[in-house]
Amino acid sequence: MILFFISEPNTAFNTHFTDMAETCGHRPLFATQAARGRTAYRLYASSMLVGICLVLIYRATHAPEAGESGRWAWFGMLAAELWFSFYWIITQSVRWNPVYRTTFKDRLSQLDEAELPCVDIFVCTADPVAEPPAMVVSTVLSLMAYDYPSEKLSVYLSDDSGSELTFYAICEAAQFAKRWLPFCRRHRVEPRSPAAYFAGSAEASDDKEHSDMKNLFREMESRIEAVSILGKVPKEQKTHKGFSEWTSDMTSKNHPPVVQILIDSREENSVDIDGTVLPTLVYMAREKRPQHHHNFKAGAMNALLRVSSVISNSPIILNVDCDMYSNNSQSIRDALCFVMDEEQGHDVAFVQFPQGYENTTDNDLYANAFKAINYVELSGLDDLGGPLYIGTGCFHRRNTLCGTKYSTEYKEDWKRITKMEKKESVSILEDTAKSLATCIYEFNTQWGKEMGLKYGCAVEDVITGLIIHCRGWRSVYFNPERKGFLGASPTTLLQTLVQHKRWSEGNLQIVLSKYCPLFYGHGKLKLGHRMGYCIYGLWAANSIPTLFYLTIPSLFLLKGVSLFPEASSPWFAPFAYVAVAKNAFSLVESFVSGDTLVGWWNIQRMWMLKRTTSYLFATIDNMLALVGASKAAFVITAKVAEADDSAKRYEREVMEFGTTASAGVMFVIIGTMALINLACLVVGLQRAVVDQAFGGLLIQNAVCGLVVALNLPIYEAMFLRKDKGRMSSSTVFASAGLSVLACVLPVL
Ligand SMILES: O=c1ccn([C@@H]2O[C@H](COP(=O)(O)OP(=O)(O)O[C@H]3O[C@H](CO)[C@@H](O)[C@H](O)[C@H]3O)[C@@H](O)[C@H]2O)c(=O)[nH]1
Ligand SMILES: [Mn+2]
Repeated sequence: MILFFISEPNTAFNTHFTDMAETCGHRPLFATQAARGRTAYRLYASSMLVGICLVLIYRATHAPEAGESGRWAWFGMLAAELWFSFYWIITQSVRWNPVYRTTFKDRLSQLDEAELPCVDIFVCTADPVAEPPAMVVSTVLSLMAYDYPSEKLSVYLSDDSGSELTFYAICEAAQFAKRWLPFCRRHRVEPRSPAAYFAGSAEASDDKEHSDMKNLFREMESRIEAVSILGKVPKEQKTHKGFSEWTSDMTSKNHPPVVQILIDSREENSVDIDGTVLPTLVYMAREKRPQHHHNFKAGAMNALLRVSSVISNSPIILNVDCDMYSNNSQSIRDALCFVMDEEQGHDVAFVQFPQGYENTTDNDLYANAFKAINYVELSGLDDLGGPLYIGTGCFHRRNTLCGTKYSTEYKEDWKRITKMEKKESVSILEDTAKSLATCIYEFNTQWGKEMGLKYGCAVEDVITGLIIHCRGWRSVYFNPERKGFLGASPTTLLQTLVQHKRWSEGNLQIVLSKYCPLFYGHGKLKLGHRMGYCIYGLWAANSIPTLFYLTIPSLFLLKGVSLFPEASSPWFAPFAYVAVAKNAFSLVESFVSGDTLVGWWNIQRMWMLKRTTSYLFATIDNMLALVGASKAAFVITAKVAEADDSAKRYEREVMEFGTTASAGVMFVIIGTMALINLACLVVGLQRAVVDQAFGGLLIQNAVCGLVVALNLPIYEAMFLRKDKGRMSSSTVFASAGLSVLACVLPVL
């Protein structure tokens, strides 16, 4: 069964499409191809639907009588199965018709280069410890080095920590760019992040220019790291006038706005060593005051929108997180192919690239690579109205980000800003820009409401994208062979669980708000598109049914009470079919998306762990927020490995449970679930052998056995491992106590 393979170029569909367009005198800048194997897929989905209906019919008609044991559990199972069925149906939307895009950049190049629009690039950083300045600098350099006319590029770094360490690093980057950009051009370097490039090209270093460049980079890196370790910039290194903005009473949470234009491409001396113009480079730290809420990344992005409007005001904005460098110097041209296409580009608000990671292990230990989501789900959304805005690697039209509604008359004048005009002097520009980055600027304005990124949601990106879609725009998903952006994914279990808590919490918050895609999108978005949004919106809601399904049937094994049909019953078939077919399909989907078998198994384990911890807490926090008892927070994902040997364990794909106090409750839940199922499996199997009755509890034993199999690394971490990443003994004790309680209680 081959599903979702991209159809070969020049399929009937594509040829037809291209011919038609070309005879009308229009040469499209991109093509769209539908996935193959859709008929097979739809047959599978229909058979699943029949199976699911039979399962539900069985549940509804075979409940134990009042007074019989297991009656309440039976209804609980019915509720859980109803939920899973509903959720499964929702997930079909994005699998119905995935589409894949290709761009014709050569056609774009045939346009007069002078007519290409200016592009602003926004990079966000928030904490020089969690996000080391040396990493930020490589990201910034990779973006400055795009294969695009430099005089049309402006890179803005928003530093929410207002740290002079980051400012120092960016000053270094401004100098280094003078050598790095010509080097990239001459040698067609890929990727253009110096850190990534030199990490991957050690063998080529007999070339003198290459090794000189590498040395220069390493020297710069060590200067930045030395300053970071020192925690302040030594006086003699404060050569840039901008350092005068930092006064002794400045803290990351309390400081005036800082805007420094480090390179102004309009100035004559803004050239690299080859005499080619350098891109504009701006550092911004918006004002922070303890009494004013700063709205996290959304607040930073909105300040960037305003600050950039007086400096470059480019019609296209690329947004990247500081931990995601550009891995493909052609991405700007790719993105422009979509928005500038004369016939199909007018309603494209944003072009989203997938989030790729350079640090995932071979078998994707913590399931952070999201290969199936990237390859199948986002491609499926693409056909329904467009992918979500996922915060990084996304090209926007400035106007749509600022709130413009789509109308058929809307036409972007790409030639409006193709060159940055020489306006005021740098210092006047900086002063104007500062006044736009103050705390009070947004008072009584529509910023954060109707303008810019939306405030008040932990996933400001997703809700902003949703609102843009509801204003009539569509988005495009582009997943080229050479990944557009690569970043760092979490490298410990706790980091992963915390990141997923934020994501699932934010997405559920949208569903529970007036922006619920199903209702808010009614009449504005296709039903499939609304369902697609709900896949992520309802991630968290899976927690309770999953917890129920993974504990109750197992606990009933202890009592020998069956909650499923016997193996000899005809009703056994739909249960077996649904379970096997669902997993077989997900395995195929994973393979096609590039996962390994072990990788797929790891994904299943992580789904279980996330659903019982991150998603559970996300659900609880949302409930608390509804009654006003909890407030959204943004816990930044750490990008540096901890000092001990946890990085080595990560590379060896050994799960990390290290003794972090904040992990307490999450890890206790994980431990408890694992132990309950282990105990139940032992009793369940013993009963099956002693009573010679395999059939009656077969499914229950199988479910329990699977949970135990998924949990093997957990038992290892609890009882066998000796390294620092094992589960702490207090967590093991707590889990043991709770699981004994859970096993004994039902007997009482
Ligand atoms: O107060 C803040 C907090 C965060 N950030 C930046 O936001 C970005 C994302 O933060 P990170 O901790 O790396 O979160 P991730 O979970 O990796 O980010 C994903 O999820 C976020 C929403 O939860 C989106 O904002 C991101 O773009 C998306 O990549 C980083 O560049 C931060 O520097 C700020 O600028 N200000
Ligand atoms: Mn990140």
